[in-house]
Amino acid sequence: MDRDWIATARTLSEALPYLQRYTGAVVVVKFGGNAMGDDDAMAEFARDIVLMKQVGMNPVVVHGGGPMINEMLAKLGIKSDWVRGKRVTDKATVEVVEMILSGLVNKRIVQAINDQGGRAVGISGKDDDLMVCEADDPELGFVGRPVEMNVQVIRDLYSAGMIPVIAPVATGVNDNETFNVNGDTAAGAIAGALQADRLLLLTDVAGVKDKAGEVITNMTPDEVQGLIADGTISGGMIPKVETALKAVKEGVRAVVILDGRVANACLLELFTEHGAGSMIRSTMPKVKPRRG
Ligand SMILES: Nc1ncnc2c1ncn2[C@@H]1O[C@H](COP(=O)(O)OP(=O)(O)O)[C@@H](O)[C@H]1O
Ligand SMILES: CC(=O)N[C@@H](CCC(=O)OP(=O)(O)O)C(=O)O
Repeated sequence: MDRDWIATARTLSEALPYLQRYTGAVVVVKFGGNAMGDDDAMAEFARDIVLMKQVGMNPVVVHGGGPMINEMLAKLGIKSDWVRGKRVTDKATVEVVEMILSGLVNKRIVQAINDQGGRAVGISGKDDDLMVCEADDPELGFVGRPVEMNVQVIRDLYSAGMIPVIAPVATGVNDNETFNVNGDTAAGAIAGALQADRLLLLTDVAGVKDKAGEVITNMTPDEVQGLIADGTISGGMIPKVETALKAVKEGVRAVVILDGRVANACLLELFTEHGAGSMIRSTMPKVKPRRG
């Protein structure tokens, strides 16, 4: 490991209460295409996930891969349009999305985790009808909105010592449909259905920033709504915080938006008093530490 994660927690005594608190905790980690980086960064992410499993948590990885889909579409000469942060997905595009997400990207993450000594199993929203979708909006084509979640397959995998790695491709309510699901949306729906203890959304910024550009470390849903309304939160951050709000409402204890390119990002968030990124939860603890 490039950096000793225990050192990032300063002392083992700082990390220990967190280790105990998180035993058995279900932690859904959304690994976005922009957070993936090179092979070294992928190996580092995989080490964090394996360590989480080794200390008794149940990590569940949901991944994206937008930049990798863009690359393949460009090679094939297929143009993509975006509406409100989602890819307009026609029949040809959904086939490429499934090939890239369920194939290339999913297996790259599975291999990286297994190389670090974990037991990753890669599936998509289609496996065991994990995520069943309806069309999100006729304007978007084959973009899915999850309407039925069957998360027992995830529980079965983590209870048997494995680490589920999930591609956001889903089955439709009608036969023979394939839907492209935004990675954040899929991670939120899975975390909600699992009643997860944490949903970590790894992205390419340090967190949600205020007007002065400072990361806001803690937010309630009302505060997030205010930041959307006054334009502080915009662009790709809007679907991310909307996912967070929905997940919290569905019973996820806390959602954290953080920079996945930072070394040991997940461990810093889970095992240090200061945490990392921006946490959204319905009620904030009144006393320090802020994470709990
Ligand atoms: N208030 C804000 N704080 C942080 N980032 C913001 C904010 N408002 C808009 N953004 C933008 O949102 C982007 C993150 O969304 P996106 O690029 O879709 O992430 P990802 O590809 O990881 O899913 C940031 O890079 C930033 O440009
Ligand atoms: C509907 C929709 O937009 N789907 C995304 C799925 C991948 C994704 O979400 O990837 P990132 O997390 O890397 O952005 C897409 O087609 O790019």
